[in-house]
Amino acid sequence: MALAVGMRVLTRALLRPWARGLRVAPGRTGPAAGGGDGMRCFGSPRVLVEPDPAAGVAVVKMRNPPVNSLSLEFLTELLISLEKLENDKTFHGIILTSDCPGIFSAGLDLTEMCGRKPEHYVEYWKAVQETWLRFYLSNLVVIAAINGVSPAGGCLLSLTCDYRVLANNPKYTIGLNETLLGIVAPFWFKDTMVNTIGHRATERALQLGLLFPPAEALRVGVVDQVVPEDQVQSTARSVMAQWLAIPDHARQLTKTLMRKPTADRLLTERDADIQTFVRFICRDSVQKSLHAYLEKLKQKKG
Ligand SMILES: CCCCCCCCCCCCC/C=C/C(=O)SCCNC(=O)CCNC(=O)[C@H](O)C(C)(C)COP(=O)(O)OP(=O)(O)OC[C@H]1O[C@@H](n2cnc3c(N)ncnc32)[C@H](O)[C@@H]1OP(=O)(O)O
Repeated sequence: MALAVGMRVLTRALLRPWARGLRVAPGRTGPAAGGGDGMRCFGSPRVLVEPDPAAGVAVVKMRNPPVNSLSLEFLTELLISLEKLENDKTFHGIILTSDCPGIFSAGLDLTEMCGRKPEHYVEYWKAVQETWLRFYLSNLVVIAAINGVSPAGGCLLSLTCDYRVLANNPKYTIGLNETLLGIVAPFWFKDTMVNTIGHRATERALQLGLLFPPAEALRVGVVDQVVPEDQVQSTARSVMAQWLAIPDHARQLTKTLMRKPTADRLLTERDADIQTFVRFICRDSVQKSLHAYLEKLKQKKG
């Protein structure tokens, strides 16, 4: 039932004019990540998929420069790639990583949440919910190879994965920093963090909007492993091999057992959550905070 609702939303998204116009990336012969039988890379303008059919693994590279902000179009492309891989029996695991140097993802696209009409906020929030649900409940093994900074929605995306490998670079901070922008992480962002690092650590991290540098991220448990930058992809591949060695049906059922209660809470409160988001984001004070934050980002350069 829940999945059927999800599929309907995704199908609606796929029917939108800009989604229909998505092209398959010009074929480069893969796999770029080693092994395999030369299946072609595919994807869309903002998502490059490098398949390694021999290993049953695909590397999904986010490439929405400059900062992989999670715009409506980008989220839709990510969902399309995920669905394509899930429907192809060749693949059992994906490695989610970034093609933008030094940035995993800057989180939700602030321009989608600023100065728009309420109808736009509804559409955007549905896509954010759908992305979280689909990645969080994916039957595939999903490993995040975090090769850059990963605030807020970027951190959330990595928290939907089964395992996180972070590059050891002090600039690559990770966390749910929403309060620093004058906004609030929704309950399902919070629940995902609680499921990863526990209640007390989440309470502190969320109230203070903490962005953890690698050593601290590892200590608190936001990530599972910190490795030298040039070993992130190879480590993700060896971890993937360990996870794929487990009988798939048993692993999948266990994942569902662990995650379904958290996902169900959003599934049953989905419409209310959209209304809460729209009411909150339309507040003058919130719009002012977001505009000021975006301005600060732009002025940083000058
Ligand atoms: C009772 C109330 C209950 C409430 C219930 C809750 C209701 C729901 C509330 C709403 C919840 C929303 C949840 C939000 C989640 C988010 O993810 S918000 C986004 C948070 N992200 C950030 O804070 C990161 C911001 N960006 C940066 O810190 C830096 O850009 C960077 C990622 C560290 C990269 O730095 P650098 O390489 O130096 O690049 P920049 O020059 O800073 O940026 C380049 C251009 O990109 C633009 N940009 C950056 N981030 C974003 C973004 N997230 N969205 C859109 N655009 C972004 C930046 O402005 C630059 O633009 P130009 O100047 O035009 O080039």
